[in-house]
Amino acid sequence: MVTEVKQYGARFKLDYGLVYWNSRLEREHKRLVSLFQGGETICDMFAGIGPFAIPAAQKGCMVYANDLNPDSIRFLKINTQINMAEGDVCAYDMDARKFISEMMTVPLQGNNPESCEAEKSSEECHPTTNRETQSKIPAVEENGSAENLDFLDAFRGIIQKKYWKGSMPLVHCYCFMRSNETEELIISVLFMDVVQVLPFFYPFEQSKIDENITYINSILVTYINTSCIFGKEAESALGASIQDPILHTVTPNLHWDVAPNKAMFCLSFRLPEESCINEDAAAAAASSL
Ligand SMILES: C[S@@+](CC[C@H](N)C(=O)[O-])C[C@H]1O[C@@H](n2cnc3c(N)ncnc32)[C@H](O)[C@@H]1O
Repeated sequence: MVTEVKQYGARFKLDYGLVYWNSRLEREHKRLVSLFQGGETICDMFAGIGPFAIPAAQKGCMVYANDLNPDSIRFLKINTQINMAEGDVCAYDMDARKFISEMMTVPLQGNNPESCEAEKSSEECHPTTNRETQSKIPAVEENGSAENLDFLDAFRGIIQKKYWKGSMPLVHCYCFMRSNETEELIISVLFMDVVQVLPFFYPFEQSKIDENITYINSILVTYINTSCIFGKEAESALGASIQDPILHTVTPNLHWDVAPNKAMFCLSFRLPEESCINEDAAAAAASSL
């Protein structure tokens, strides 16, 4: 079960018994990474052993890569080493919701500089060490996934628009479509989730809070979930629109063997500006209570 595979020049060690790996996704890994520009910051919520994270780092991106499975992170670290991408991949081993929430915590907020400095040193990214959150997170299921969770709601409440500059980040979200579902349905469901969760992003490395500030450019949501299809209920809840979504077909037919009877898609969209909470408006609303 322990082996080494190659994808577009990078080497990946893995144990098939412990981690997720699908060689048939090579073309998709390559396609998505080709969209990234050197110097961008990429946040990979479900990184596995690094098929997006490592090539992105090799391309000059700063990558924050997370996976709940400690074995995935162990191999991710091995793979960053053998591909000489160590300095550009920060590995985290926690639930994706917690990961994105911690990453987006407003630096310095509510802390005095001294306590913040202390927190910073203990929370700083160490590519060779995990954050000590393992005991606080739900156990990963045997197959390395946790069914029936919709991770787009992880963006709920992590907001403060005044800290964000530049374009909103792109989200690349993978999903399956069964033969009785339509592209429009997937888009409407996912958009509803995004609109409802009021996503907001800021630089999450406290050490980068200066004029050279780094903002997240892309977030990968590669947890694959079929249960996010709620049909008309979802469409009726849609309260805002997302501009220019792209639904890329990863597997062109329903018999392709990534998953039987399901086609796989990558939905890419930029988080809408209006999904951010304007802090001043929020403060005004709070003071009027
Ligand atoms: C379909 S695999 C994709 C891995 C990688 N992106 C790839 O393309 O090979 C999904 C990954 O999500 C991880 N995962 C499952 N539930 C998670 C959670 N709640 N938080 C973080 N990672 C999770 C699994 O361990 C697995 O590695």
